[in-house]
Amino acid sequence: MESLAREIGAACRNVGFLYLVNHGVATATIEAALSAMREFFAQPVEAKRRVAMKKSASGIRGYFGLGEEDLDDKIDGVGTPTKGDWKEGFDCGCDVEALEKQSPLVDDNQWPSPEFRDPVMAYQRAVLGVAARLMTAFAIALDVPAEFFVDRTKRPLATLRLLHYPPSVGLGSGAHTDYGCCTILYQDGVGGLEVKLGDDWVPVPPARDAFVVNIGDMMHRWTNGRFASTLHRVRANPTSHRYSLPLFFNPDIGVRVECLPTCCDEDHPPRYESALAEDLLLQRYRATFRHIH
Ligand SMILES: O=C(O)CCC(=O)C(=O)O
Ligand SMILES: [Fe+2]
Repeated sequence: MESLAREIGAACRNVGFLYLVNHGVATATIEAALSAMREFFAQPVEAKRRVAMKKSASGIRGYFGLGEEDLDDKIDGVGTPTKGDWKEGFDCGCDVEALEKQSPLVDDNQWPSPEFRDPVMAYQRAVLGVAARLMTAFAIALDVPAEFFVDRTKRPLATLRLLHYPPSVGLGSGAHTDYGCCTILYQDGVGGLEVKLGDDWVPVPPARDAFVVNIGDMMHRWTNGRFASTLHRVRANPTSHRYSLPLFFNPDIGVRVECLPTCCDEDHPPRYESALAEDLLLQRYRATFRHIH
């Protein structure tokens, strides 16, 4: 674990993106989630709107249509209306029965059917297991106690998002950084994800059975900038439908994100104020989805 953790830490510092292989999630679990989402997105939009995000109490669980999310808004959209991202999606959180509904970020999932729910939740559970191991690796890499992040992600504010990019020219997702702690992404074989390294947009080609892990702004903040939250975007494919499944992984409600003791010293004072994880997330949700207030 020690040497793997150091390797992961180096990728998080230098690139903010890495491929994770031999992660233990069965190909069958991934395939079952992919086939459930393909079937869901193939329906007419009226059917999908029965589980529209806007219908969930906090407006954060369920289906969103083409153009409803606008990831590039904060980069160059100051007051300028843009067309939104050319993708549709479905968001679901962890089972909330076990959680207190004490935050606008915790909400009931909306399921179109058990046939859709079961493979999607099985996939979510499997990837949450990967996230827990990743948290141990991050802690080792950052020289804090090995259980530091695991202790703070016991009932994580995690969202699994299922994405469908219909064939199109141009961008499916505008340039953005992710909000949270880290993202664990599975992308199908179509490709189109690109990462900004220096002045270049570098493709992140699909690798069979690999997850793409990337650092989000919250982890960048927690590590006083040591881990990189890197700008990325998705180029739509002109002829193929693309499907991807990012799991956005975040700490528990009430966790304070403040500079790790190992990431600051006299020469590197804390660059960011301490903040609650849920407050950081809510700010970002509001900036990218117009219906969330
Ligand atoms: O679809 C992808 O490959 C990436 C999507 C993404 O970056 C996001 O939803 O934050
Ligand atoms: Fe992203």
